[in-house]
Amino acid sequence: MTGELSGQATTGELGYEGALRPGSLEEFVGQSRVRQQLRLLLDAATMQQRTPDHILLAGPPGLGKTTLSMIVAAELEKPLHQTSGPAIQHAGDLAAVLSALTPGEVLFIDEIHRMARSAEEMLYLAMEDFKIDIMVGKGAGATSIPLEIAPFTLVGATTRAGLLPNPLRDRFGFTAHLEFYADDELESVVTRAARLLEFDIAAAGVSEIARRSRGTPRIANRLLRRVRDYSLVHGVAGGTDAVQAALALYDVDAQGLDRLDREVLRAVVERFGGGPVGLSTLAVSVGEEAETIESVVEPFLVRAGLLSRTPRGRTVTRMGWEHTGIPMPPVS
Ligand SMILES: Nc1ncnc2c1ncn2[C@@H]1O[C@H](COP(=O)(O)OP(=O)(O)OP(=O)(O)O)[C@@H](O)[C@H]1O
Repeated sequence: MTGELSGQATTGELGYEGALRPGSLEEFVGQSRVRQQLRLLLDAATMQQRTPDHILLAGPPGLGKTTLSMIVAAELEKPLHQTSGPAIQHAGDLAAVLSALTPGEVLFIDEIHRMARSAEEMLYLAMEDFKIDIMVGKGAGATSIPLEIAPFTLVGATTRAGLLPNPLRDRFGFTAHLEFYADDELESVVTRAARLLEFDIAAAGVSEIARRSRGTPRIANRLLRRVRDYSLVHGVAGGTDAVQAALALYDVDAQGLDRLDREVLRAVVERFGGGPVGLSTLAVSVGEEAETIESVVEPFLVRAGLLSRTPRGRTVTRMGWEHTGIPMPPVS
């Protein structure tokens, strides 16, 4: 997604994100069920002085998967090694990471569904027996040398749990499904971030940002920073006026839809009569990656009741038509 206000991280913002990340399960807002589940898993492991089971975090971008992996390491008082599926192109890349782990270390693999197949197989053995097989030589003379590695906890994150092969999914002792945040939870995220940024914002401004954040803390924090910029540059207070003006400038509408969300809705309505239309056709027509549409745009539009997914493709709902302002043709 190209939009500055999308759920995806951009490198330039990571410094800010780091500063706003909650450092413990208690500070982490919302997702109360996941927090309780994680608390139990970590406490039991600590009581038995063993590494906890491997953890899979599934859900759309920006809901706190990276943050939770950091919290897991902090709670266990162990170091965290971070990598991502696309960085693991060969089994050798993974072998290098696994063989350098220290006892009890937490290994975070973001976008784990994008890891190379050959590495996945190495990971199965590592997760189960804390061993890897290193292949030496090629062809008929190739042999595999078993290597013990330190016990570790894998925290995998994915926006597409359905894409993980079953043998990999089955090796996680716990899968946390992160849900979009409710408005009141996002209000807590924004209030906390405003305090850390030392930005004085009125309660009405906080609610307005929360309502327009697509249920996503990363977006809430990003909108807050744009509103803070606006209020600083224009010398106005952080109230609803500043929120409305700043978000209009960045193309975020009253329901929190950004440019790409609106383009997707309009494309289905204008070019495909409201649908159904297949994912790849839709992606081509708006010039975006199918994966971005599927993992970033769609979950939000479906949750907002503007789009529905049917076996035959994506269809814009009545509310979705209303949002585009184009009259819905009568159903024949
Ligand atoms: N529950 C939460 N409470 C407070 N802040 C949160 C929470 N979840 C996320 N955040 C904030 O949102 C930002 C994004 O979170 P994070 O990077 O963990 O998301 P993510 O799900 O890992 O996304 P991605 O998978 O795209 O990396 C962080 O800066 C963090 O401060």
